[in-house]
Amino acid sequence: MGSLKRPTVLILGAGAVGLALAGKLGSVATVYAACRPVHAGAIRERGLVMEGVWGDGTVREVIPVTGPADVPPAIDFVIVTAKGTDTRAICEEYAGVIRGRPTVSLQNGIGNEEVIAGYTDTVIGGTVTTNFSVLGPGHVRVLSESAPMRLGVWSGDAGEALGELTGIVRSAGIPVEAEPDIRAGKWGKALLNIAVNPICALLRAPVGVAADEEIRGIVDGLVRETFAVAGAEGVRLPWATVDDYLAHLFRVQVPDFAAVYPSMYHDLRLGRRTEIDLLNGYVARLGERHGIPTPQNRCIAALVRCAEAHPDWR
Ligand SMILES: NC(=O)c1ccc[n+]([C@@H]2O[C@H](COP(=O)([O-])OP(=O)(O)OC[C@H]3O[C@@H](n4cnc5c(N)ncnc54)[C@H](O)[C@@H]3O)[C@@H](O)[C@H]2O)c1
Ligand SMILES: CC(C)(CO)[C@@H](O)C(=O)[O-]
Repeated sequence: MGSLKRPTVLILGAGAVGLALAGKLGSVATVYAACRPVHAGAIRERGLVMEGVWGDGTVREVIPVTGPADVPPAIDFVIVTAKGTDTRAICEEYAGVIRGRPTVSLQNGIGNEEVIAGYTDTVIGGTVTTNFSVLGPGHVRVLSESAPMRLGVWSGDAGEALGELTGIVRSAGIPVEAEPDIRAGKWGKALLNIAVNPICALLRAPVGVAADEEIRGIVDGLVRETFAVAGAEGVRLPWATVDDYLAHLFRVQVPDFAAVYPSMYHDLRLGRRTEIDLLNGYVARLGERHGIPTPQNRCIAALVRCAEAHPDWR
């Protein structure tokens, strides 16, 4: 990619995160957003409507696509923002576009990069610690930016692509940092989702519920188990001790997100499969492999799976 050429980005699975990202990157890049027809129709008709901390207004630069046939050959970067439950399916659908291209996962949970690596050699892992929600067709809201986006080389010769992409994201006005150990970065972000997403989804409560006296003990247990499992996996989490992370969670993250609902809340409410098996369910499975007890993660994952299976009980 020449430095003077306007970069071209394809976002795969554009909902809350992907549409907001498309809207923001549209000022510095040509952006194609692979989304559902309901969003594509609204965006073609009147543009993408954005509100919140990434700006208010209507963005007309985003080009919606609803299948690989709509994607032009000149794509510089692919960014996957589908739910982890859809990663394989969307990679299959767009396999011809992904092949040979630097492809980024900006998803929560553990395991998405491994799936994407089956489709291209050059994978970049990413985290985004901000709240996004879909308010209607082609209409998104962004709240509570708690940390910069983090991007790091997952596999392949992605160093140059990482530098270019970080520059593009920064020039669009999104705080971003290069992450030297993106595996640790992904686990570090997953701690927040493991701690709050299932509880908020089950209780239909915003993130602030984690500070409740009764709930705090559960959150504490979920995080301690996850730290033990991450340690057994050889992951060097960004916090030296579990108490350091719990202090950050309760002093920074829970207050930052106190009023917002996490993505799993929306999934359960809308009757969609949740990412529980890339989060608490994943920790429980790994715990079993390492002989580490994970009763709290096992329990909460079972509750979420039960709520997924029984529409009347959620
Ligand atoms: N919402 C948040 O605040 C937030 C914040 C940080 C990270 N995340 C993570 O980012 C990822 C995306 O979350 P989200 O909240 O944007 O989810 P979302 O459900 O709002 O968006 C994903 C979109 O991808 C679409 N999609 C799936 N397969 C598709 C296909 N084959 N073709 C076209 N569209 C397809 C879905 O229909 C959906 O609209 C998840 O891993 C989530 O955990 C979310
Ligand atoms: C940061 C977060 C918990 C809040 O939206 C997000 O990761 C989510 O919704 O999953």
